[in-house]
Amino acid sequence: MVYEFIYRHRWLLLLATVLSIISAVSGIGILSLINQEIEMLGKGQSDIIKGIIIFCLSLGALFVFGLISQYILIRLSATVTASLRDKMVQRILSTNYEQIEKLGGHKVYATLTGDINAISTTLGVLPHIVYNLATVIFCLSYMAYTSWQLFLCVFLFLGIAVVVAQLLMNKGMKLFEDLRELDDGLFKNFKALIDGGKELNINVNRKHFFYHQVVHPDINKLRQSSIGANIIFVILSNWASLMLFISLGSIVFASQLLFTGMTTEIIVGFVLVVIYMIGPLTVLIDSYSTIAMGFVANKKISSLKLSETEKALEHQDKVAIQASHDWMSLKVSDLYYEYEPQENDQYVFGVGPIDVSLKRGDLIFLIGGNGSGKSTFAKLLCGLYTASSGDISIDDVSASDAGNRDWYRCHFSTIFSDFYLFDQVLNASGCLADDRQIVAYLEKLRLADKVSVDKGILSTTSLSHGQKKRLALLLAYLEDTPIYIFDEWAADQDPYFRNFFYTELLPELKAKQKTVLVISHDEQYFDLADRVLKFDKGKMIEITDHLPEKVFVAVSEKVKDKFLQSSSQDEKVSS
Ligand SMILES: Nc1ncnc2c1ncn2[C@@H]1O[C@H](COP(=O)(O)OP(=O)(O)OP(=O)(O)O)[C@@H](O)[C@H]1O
Repeated sequence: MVYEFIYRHRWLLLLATVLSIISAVSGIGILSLINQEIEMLGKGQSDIIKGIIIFCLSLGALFVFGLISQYILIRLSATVTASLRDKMVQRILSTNYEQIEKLGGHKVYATLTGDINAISTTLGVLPHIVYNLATVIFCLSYMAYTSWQLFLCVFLFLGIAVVVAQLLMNKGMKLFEDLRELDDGLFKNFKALIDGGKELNINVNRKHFFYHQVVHPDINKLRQSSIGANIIFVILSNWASLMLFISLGSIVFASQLLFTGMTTEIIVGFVLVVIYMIGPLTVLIDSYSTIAMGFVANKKISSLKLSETEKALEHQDKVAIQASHDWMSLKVSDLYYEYEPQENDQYVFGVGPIDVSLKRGDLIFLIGGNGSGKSTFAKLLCGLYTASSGDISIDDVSASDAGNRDWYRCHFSTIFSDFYLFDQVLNASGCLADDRQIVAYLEKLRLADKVSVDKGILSTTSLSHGQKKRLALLLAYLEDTPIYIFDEWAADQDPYFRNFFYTELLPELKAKQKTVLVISHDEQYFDLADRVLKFDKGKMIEITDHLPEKVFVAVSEKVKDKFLQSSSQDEKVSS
């Protein structure tokens, strides 16, 4: 990613570098002019007018070119940071949910905040590096031109300095990588600090344990690693200064011991150049830690295995993908999925192999004990997870084909138990929904006194969990997709809304020829389903015809009539 940005902004980077070199040369020019003027002053040969003109021009160049160069760099740094953030958001949006789930939110947060800043800081120091590197190369060339014997002498010490510095840098880089890993752990703790606020506040023992045994040791470990990593760069900086002074000494002593015929002018010139090089070399060495952090950040971003393309968003810019509303069959063939084994845990849970064919307009209940694989299957079915083997297709169009995936997924609206509630209500075309329609549903879901709407945006989502779920239902309803998946939606509803969900909403969706998959433990409603699929240890069996004796169904007669009516209409349609 870093190389791509350097390449994309190469001309601006080059321009900023050239301008800062001109500005720096103007500064050196001013110093040299003042030096000359002082010299001339003693001899009484000073051309004051010429001196003032050159002084003003150099001053102007120093100020204007320096300012323009800094302006370009500030703009570039802000642009690069913005485009890095933008690109990261697009990459995250284009990455499979499964991969983001595997990574964990804390790692993604750490990248969005820390790594992007590290990369943009690195890019910000690049022009200074180029400028100072050019100065060092210029100084070395000048030394080689003046006396190759003394140059070899200096070069020998500089060479040793560079080799040792490289070893230190490698060590420093490794320590920065370790530091970055610890950062991920710290972000995980920060997330727990906020997400687990209730549990930590209610239980003072947990609060103490969390602070003393979890967060504090991690912060300390980070502190120690940070000292270790930064000390390497301090050693590096001091080592470089030491070698420069050894070079200076070598010039003075080698010229007396080995090159006795050498003039004082050459020796003094060499010493001056080495002293002049101290500044640029210090900048180069000091910027190495910034570069190291940029590289570590870039490596970290690559290791997240985020999508490289922003394909999903390209579509959004054009026309909203339209689902097929008159599909006839959704076929699941030999589908198998296995979670990746976790660290320190050899147990691997798998779902399948599953073969099932679903029809449009079916109301299907997915049942089974906790951890039997219902939600995993639901995530596979709607395309959030990619199957390890097997296939899913709608009317023989395979969802496994990468080109069909977005199209396939847009057939589904889902409410999983860990749903997120957006405050923008979208319609089937992906635009903000009509306020009148939203208000009608708000009233139906008895939320109109809590939530209002303005141009498709809900006034609030700060509601009770059950109310939030009702609002999520409203959002799903207005998306008007052909297939709905509700994962234990009714689990935390009051009896009225639980009944409303099973006996009014589901039959209403069925009447609209929607296919609805309901993950449920509410046995009393199982006989409303067209099909009941039972999960046990990842295997699925159909038990529609083997349901236990009729259980009590709290369905009002009016609603039941309505439901039966819609069922008979469906039968007519299908016949
Ligand atoms: N993110 C995950 N990473 C690894 N394994 C997971 C993950 N989510 C679920 N599992 C494994 O899959 C099993 C089935 O989980 P799943 O959520 O599908 O169960 P479920 O039938 O929906 O249960 P419940 O009724 O409790 O919601 C779990 O027991 C666990 O072993």
